[in-house]
Amino acid sequence: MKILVTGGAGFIGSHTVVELTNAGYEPVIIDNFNNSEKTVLKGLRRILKRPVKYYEKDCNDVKALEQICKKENIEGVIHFAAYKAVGESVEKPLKYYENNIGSTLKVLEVMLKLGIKNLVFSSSCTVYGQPDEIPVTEDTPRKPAASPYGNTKTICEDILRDTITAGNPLKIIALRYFNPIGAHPSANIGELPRGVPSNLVPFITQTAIGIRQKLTVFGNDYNTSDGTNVRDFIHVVDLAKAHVSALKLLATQQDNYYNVFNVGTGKGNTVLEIIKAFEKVNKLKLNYEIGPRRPGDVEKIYGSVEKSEKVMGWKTEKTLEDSVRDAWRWEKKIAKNKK
Ligand SMILES: O=c1ccn([C@@H]2O[C@H](COP(=O)(O)OP(=O)(O)O[C@H]3O[C@H](CO)[C@@H](O)[C@H](O)[C@H]3O)[C@@H](O)[C@H]2O)c(=O)[nH]1
Repeated sequence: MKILVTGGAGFIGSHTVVELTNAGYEPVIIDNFNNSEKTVLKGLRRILKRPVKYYEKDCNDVKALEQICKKENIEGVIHFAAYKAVGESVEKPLKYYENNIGSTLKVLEVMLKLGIKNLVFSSSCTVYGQPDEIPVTEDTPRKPAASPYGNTKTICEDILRDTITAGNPLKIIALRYFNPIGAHPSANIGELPRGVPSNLVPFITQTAIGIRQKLTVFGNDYNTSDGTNVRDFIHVVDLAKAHVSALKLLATQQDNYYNVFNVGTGKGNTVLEIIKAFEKVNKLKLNYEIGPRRPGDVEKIYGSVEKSEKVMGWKTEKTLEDSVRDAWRWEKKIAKNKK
């Protein structure tokens, strides 16, 4: 079964391409390389031992999307591609809306036109905002997110649900990702942030390798065990595998199906716990200091994965130790490749 993977050269997309191939699917990447690198294709080739099929196109280009789907006989789509501000001091809401909602509408349009039935959509735990109770389940009310990015995820979920409610012959799963970290254990692919990373783990690994002088922990006066934020950090390979489980579940469903699943570990860890695990597993000391809170940070969130386990038959296999070890291996590999 041929699967179009929009944003397949990105961090989560590339790991999903590997897991799809391992599970016997044929992924076809469409990526505009706005926030990804061509070197990812080399890494994928090393892991898969053959070239991966890709198109350098924007999935907001509806003509290209349609042509590729027709030419490749695409039977399912995993829609990762989304705009995220990189190195911009001011977020541009219209850019988010145009790109993220626009591309989702175009994917749906092409699927309906060509009779492609299966869609897995990348949503995010950001749709929960700061929940009143944790762990969050899929029924936890979504809160208006504090960012245009978060809002586009909420709106896209609604668009997908409405498309199904209207009776269209599609089968759709939205996956709400928690915080993906780590890298492929082969260290051939991983996260490639542009500029100064805003995510915790790439900032940790770049500090450990000497690209950044020190890590600032954004606040230690939160109402948590050690005062730092709590997140649900999931190994990117486990997260990638959830897409295979989602496609398998879709295959057992009748047309006109919509469901939403949390993709996390079911556990929360504080920022300091991540730092300590990183130091312990990789036997090094990290230069860090406590700084002020980062505006907009949610105090604590982690997800219940009961529904994902029961309905999708998906379960995490990796540990936090695996994640921080693989993240560090990858950072060392990037450094080696630069030399
Ligand atoms: O230099 C840093 C970077 C991060 N953090 C903390 O580390 C935690 C995780 O931060 P980060 O890696 O930036 O993830 P989140 O802010 O949780 O955002 C992630 O999770 C969101 C869903 O809630 C997604 O929408 C985003 O795309 C994704 O980056 C937070 O408590 C941060 O305050 C630091 O202390 N120092």
